[in-house]
Amino acid sequence: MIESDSMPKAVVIGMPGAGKTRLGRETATLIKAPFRDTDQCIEEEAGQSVSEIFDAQGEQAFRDMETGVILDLLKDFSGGILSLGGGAPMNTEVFQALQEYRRAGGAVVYLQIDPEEGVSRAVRSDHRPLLRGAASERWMALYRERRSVYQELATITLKSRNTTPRALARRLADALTERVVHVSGPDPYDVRIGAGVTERLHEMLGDQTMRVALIHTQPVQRHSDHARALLRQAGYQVVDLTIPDAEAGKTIQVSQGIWERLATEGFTRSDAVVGLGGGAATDQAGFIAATWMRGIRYVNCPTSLLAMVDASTGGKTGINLEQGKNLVGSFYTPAGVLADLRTLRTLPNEIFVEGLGEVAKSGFIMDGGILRELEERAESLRSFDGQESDQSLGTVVQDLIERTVEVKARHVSVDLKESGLREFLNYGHTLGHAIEKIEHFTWRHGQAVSVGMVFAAELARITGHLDQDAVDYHRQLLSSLGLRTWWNGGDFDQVLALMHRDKKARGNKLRFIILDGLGKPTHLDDPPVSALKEAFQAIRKEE
Ligand SMILES: NC(=O)c1ccc[n+]([C@@H]2O[C@H](COP(=O)([O-])OP(=O)(O)OC[C@H]3O[C@@H](n4cnc5c(N)ncnc54)[C@H](O)[C@@H]3O)[C@@H](O)[C@H]2O)c1
Ligand SMILES: O=C(O)C(=O)C[C@@H](O)[C@H](O)[C@H](O)COP(=O)(O)O
Repeated sequence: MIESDSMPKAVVIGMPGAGKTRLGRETATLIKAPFRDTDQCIEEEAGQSVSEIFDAQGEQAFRDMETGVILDLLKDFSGGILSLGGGAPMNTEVFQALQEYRRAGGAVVYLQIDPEEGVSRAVRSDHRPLLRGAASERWMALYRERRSVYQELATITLKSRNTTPRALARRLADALTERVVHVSGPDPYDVRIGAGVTERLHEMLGDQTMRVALIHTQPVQRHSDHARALLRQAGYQVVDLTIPDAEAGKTIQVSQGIWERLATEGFTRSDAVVGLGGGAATDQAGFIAATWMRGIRYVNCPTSLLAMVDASTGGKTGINLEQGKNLVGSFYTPAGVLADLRTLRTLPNEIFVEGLGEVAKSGFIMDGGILRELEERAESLRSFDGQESDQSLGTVVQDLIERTVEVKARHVSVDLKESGLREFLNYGHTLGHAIEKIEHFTWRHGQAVSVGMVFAAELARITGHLDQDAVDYHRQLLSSLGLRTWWNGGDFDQVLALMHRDKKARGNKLRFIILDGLGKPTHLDDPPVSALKEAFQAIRKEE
């Protein structure tokens, strides 16, 4: 039986001369995995070259050896990259084993070569026993016989045309390190997290779409240019919409401008929206998609850490009013989310750090593993500048994004419209949103939520739910990440009035999310004003 723990990470198949060995070896180097080529394994084992085995024992003997080697390696080559001989998948036993490998989650990579190129390489090569004699005719005959089998088995197809082996290996390495979080519920979708995942836009938008509104802000122009090029290549008509940056983009005036443009451009129900940027841009893009003709398809391409871990997923779309944050909007799920880690290369450090606020939130409410990872890597995370100088840090960031999205997915999958469980994702937000408003959005969302979580922890202590150690832990962890833990702005009455506009409030009663312990969120309904005042005092710092 093939088991995911011990099987290879990828198996490369394709015609002789396609470059499978080179692709496999270079990819393995990039992702630091072991590499095996089955022809070489057989040669080592037999002490003869493949041609010598063919000559001395015949093709069938070679195929038997090959099958044995492949079946063994599919069961026991943990995390490796395996390159197969071109004819191997034609063997029924190997074919079935590859199907089983796929079912266990394995990646079968079909390296596709243009027939003209394949033939010309075949003519030049003199070591392939099956191509002896009329090499070009033999190659074409094998190609016709095998290509549908390769296609049927492939989970990833790479075309070698117009590219270099190095670039192909990079693409494969990216595809193999991609993570996917599935969000279930009435309209299920995937969140794909990895370098280069923007290339999957076409896959997510589908072929029914003709026009795409690409909504983005100016600081992410470089990434929206890339997305626009990919969309055009895929044949979509792209309407490029640059909206004001950050919270200035989350207004009804901006929505109105976009609606009018969509009308002018003739957007129909089968057209789509792509939201690319930080959480403010994806919130506005989702809102447009939710409201245009009462709802069209949209895909989010988050480019800030906060948008990747939180804003782009879960379908809370909306805009702000002068009176408060996110007061108008709708629950409307995207068709998919593409969190392209390459976009983090341009993300300013302070915006990366604010995103850690929502990562920590997910740790506090559900996943202790996130908290441990944050503790261990706090120093390097707080100075993360998106560069790839420290590869292990890149993997930590990808892990943290995946885990945080998993926490989000667990909540929104069962409670899309926030009737109970989903409210836990709002930990720290009741005060956080009030701070953002009072500070005229000069405070970043994640920083405001960070103070909001300290406030909620103090409130939990005052009402007998948390001990002092847990409150101290909040302050210590958040400040080690470069997040704020105190706030001296506003006054209590102003804050209280704004907290009454929180969406968890019912009538005159406030509702908070607090912890009964780490990973144990609960609701606190209508706490006494004296407790709120005491918690408010606890987040003030003497200057
Ligand atoms: N819908 C939800 O569930 C949800 C969840 C959390 C937060 N939010 C909302 O998300 C917003 C906060 O998101 P945010 O922190 O991303 O803020 P933001 O959208 O204001 O982005 C922060 C800044 O970073 C820039 N930026 C983003 N990616 C960049 C990149 N790769 N390179 C260079 N610059 C980049 C943006 O243009 C902006 O200037 C708030 O409006 C918040 O209410 C929504
Ligand atoms: O997805 C949710 O639900 C959340 O509460 C996630 C929050 O981190 C996010 O900031 C959300 O936008 C807050 O929504 P709101 O309903 O409090 O405006």
